[in-house]
This record gives sequence, structure tokens and C-alpha cells, in this order.
Amino acid sequence: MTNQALEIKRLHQYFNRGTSNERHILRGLDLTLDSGEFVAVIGGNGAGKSTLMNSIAGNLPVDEGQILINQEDVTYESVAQRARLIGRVFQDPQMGTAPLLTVEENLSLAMLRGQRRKILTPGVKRRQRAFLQEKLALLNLGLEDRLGAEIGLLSGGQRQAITLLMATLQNPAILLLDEHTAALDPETSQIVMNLTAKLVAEQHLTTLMITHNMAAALQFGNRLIMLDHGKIAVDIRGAEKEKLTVPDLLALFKQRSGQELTDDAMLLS
Ligand SMILES: Nc1ncnc2c1ncn2[C@@H]1O[C@H](COP(=O)(O)OP(=O)(O)OP(=O)(O)O)[C@@H](O)[C@H]1O
Repeated sequence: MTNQALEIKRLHQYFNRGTSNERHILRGLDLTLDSGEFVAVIGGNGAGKSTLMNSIAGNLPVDEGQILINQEDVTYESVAQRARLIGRVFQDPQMGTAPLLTVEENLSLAMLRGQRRKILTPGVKRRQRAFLQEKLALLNLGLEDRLGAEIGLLSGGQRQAITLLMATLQNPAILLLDEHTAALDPETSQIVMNLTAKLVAEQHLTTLMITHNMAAALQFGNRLIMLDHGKIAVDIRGAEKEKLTVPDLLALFKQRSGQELTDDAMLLS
């Protein structure tokens, strides 16, 4: 029996198609993720990484090709229709949460996503509060005592940790992480990355994580893909990935794309 969580078939995406400014961004991209795979996605500026994520999440209509999540064809579903299958965390800590709502209110909204019954009885609310406190305690950031705090008053790292929790509360079929630690200082970034790895492992989440940090791409996940000009240029997994070093990765990039990686952020390690 197949257990593919994500299947992308011959995906083409264009900007300004049919005009003199036409840009062919994704060029017949094929990608299959087995359930539970944690994939780091790297690639130079403009390689198409965000376009790929936006296509999976439904933010960009598909020009050509097909996208299946849990064997269900979602190619023409809206962002809202496929939200039940997808958890997403963006680079900007402001994006994932409502700043004027409390930690508890934000998390409750995430719990209600995809459910029809929106009004909670006091008993349900109490049980939910205990559940959320337990979940927050697992983050190890002292947030279990801050349920009543406005999200906007928390640090960027705390907000990203909560966004991550919100994105994973409902066990999404696919977790999309779009440079989700890039706006954090290195120490906080490491904390959020470790948290990510923990949540992904505990919930066996199928995860696609864009990163500009080569060292993080090597440290986290059990598979690594490199995008180049809208196609997958490198696809490495398991033991082969484990023995790779940053210099190996740079050499591979040069060999496959014919270019040097010039993005400073990618070289930080
Ligand atoms: N709305 C748009 N209209 C025209 N071109 C666009 C649009 N959005 C993105 N592009 C172009 O498409 C290309 C791919 O962009 P994309 O954001 O997917 O790359 P990326 O790999 O995520 O790059 P980066 O690492 O710089 O974020 C880029 O050259 C970008 O300028």
C-alpha cells in the first residue's frame, strides 16, 4: 500500500505568462514525499522555493501539473479548502498569529480550524486549557504560564514557537516551513529548530522546510533537495545525507547548476 503524503507531478508555474515579461519559474517539477519524511529544501535566490510552497498551499494557482496530498487531488482547491491538510509557518513571526489576541485565544483558533462547532462549553474550555498548557510546557519556554498574555507582547522566538505549535496541533498531512527561523537570532533560531525537529519526530509529520542555512539543512531532516531553475537538481536522503558536509554541498551545487552559491546567508555555518 502506498503511503505518499505529497505527490507533485510535472508542475509548471509561470509569472506573467503570455506577455513579454514571461518568467517560467517551475519547469516540470516532480516530487514525491513519503509519509513522515522531513525534507530540507535549499537553492539559490530565485530558484523557485517559495513558488513551490505557494503552489502546494494553494496561494498560487497551478499553471500545469498536478498536486496530491494524501493521495487526494488538491490541484484546484483553494487555500481554505486545503487548509485542513496543511500547516504552514512563515519567516515573519508576525504572520502566523493575531497580535492582539492572547496565547490561549490564538491556540483555540488553531484547535477550531476545520471544525464545525465553534462555540465551546465551559467544560470543553477547561479541558482545552489544560491540554494547551500541557502542549506549551513541552516547548520549554515557560509559555504555559502565559496563556493570558497578548501574543504581540512575546518575543519573536516565542511567537514562532507558538506558530509552530498552532501549525502542528491538528496533525497536518504536510507541514510547510518557509525559512521559519531566518528572522531570529542564531541562538533562538537553534531553539526553534530543535523544537521543530522534536514536534516533527513526535507526530511523524511529513515536512518540507526551506532554509538558506546549509548547516541547518544538513543537521535537520532525513532528506535534502536542492532546487535550481525550477527543477530538483539534487535529492539526497538517509545515510548519504548524514555524511555530507557544507563544502560537499557547495561543490554539488556548483556541479549541478554551473554556478557558485553567492548567498552569504547560505554559507553561514
Ligand atoms: N509575483 C511575481 N511576479 C513576477 N515574478 C515573480 C513573482 N514572484 C516571484 N517572482 C520571481 O520568481 C522567481 C522565483 O521566486 P521564488 O520566490 O520562488 O524563489 P526562491 O527560490 O524562494 O528565492 P529566494 O531564496 O530569493 O526567496 C524569482 O526570480 C522571483 O523574482
